[in-house]
Amino acid sequence: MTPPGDGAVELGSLVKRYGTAAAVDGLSLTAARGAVTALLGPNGAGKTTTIEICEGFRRADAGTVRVLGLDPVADARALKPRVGVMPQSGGVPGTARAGEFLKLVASFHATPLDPDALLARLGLTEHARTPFRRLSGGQQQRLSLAVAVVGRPELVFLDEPTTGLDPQARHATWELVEGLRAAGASVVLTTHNMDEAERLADRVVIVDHGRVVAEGTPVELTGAERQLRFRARPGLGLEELISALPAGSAAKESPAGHYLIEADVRPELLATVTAWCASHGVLTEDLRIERRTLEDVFLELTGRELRP
Ligand SMILES: Nc1ncnc2c1ncn2[C@@H]1O[C@H](COP(=O)(O)OP(=O)(O)OP(=O)(O)O)[C@@H](O)[C@H]1O
Repeated sequence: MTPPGDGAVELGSLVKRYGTAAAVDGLSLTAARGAVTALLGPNGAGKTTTIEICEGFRRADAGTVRVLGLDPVADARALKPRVGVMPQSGGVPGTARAGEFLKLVASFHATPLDPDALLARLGLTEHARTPFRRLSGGQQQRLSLAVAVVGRPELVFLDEPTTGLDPQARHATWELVEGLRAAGASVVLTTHNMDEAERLADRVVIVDHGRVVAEGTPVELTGAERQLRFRARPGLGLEELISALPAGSAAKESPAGHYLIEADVRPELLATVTAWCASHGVLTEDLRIERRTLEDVFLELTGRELRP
């Protein structure tokens, strides 16, 4: 737990209304220093609004906001050199050439990263002389990321940094974020990619309807329970299999030929299932023990209905 007053970002009962609708509706969270915090939530949940309040681009209607212990609006000048921002779209003037703009931003900082090395790391060397508006969507995003981190910020806000990126650029982005954390920076990011959150985040905060609905480490959220899955010929007699398993176990076939056993998965359980299959002449394929994924938890908490 981060002691009160010591988080990279501390939000208390934050409210932001657009007209009568509350985009952020009493949201409280702490993003620890030196950690990666991922904000997850369905479309329209209030993630970007929250991040933009932290960045000082929007003012909250109520609640408290502390960023590196300061007020993002009143202390904007003091925060600017310490905080890196990658907005959801752009943030770079359309006519600015990629390399020149990155060097310009680097020149505003006391100990920047080497802009050429950063361009190379993000696969942008060939595009150094290209104006921002002529870059592809993914290239623009990579440049925005470079701009956010070139000043070696203490805290970086990344709003959907990998949406629309190809797998190579996604991995390069993940490595960059891991490098930031290794260097002691704090990172707050939003994402719709649950694998990304599981891989990168020390702490995940799930937001819905402008409020926090769950938070914890990825392992805390997905829980310790495991389940057993296998494929085999359709129509196995599950009643009989269940009767061979410890009380409280459940088994289902869905779709045909795909079996899921929800039970306390211990070595003896695995032995019982495989022995039962062997005694019935059943060859199991793809037998695996798995934990609930973050996506399972996310859908349980926020539902399966599409958001308007
Ligand atoms: N400038 C604005 N004026 C009016 N309503 C807005 C404005 N910006 C956002 N909203 C509304 O506030 C709510 C929260 O939007 P926000 O962009 O913060 O969500 P989000 O969680 O970032 O969503 P997404 O995952 O789609 O990016 C939405 O209902 C949105 O329509």
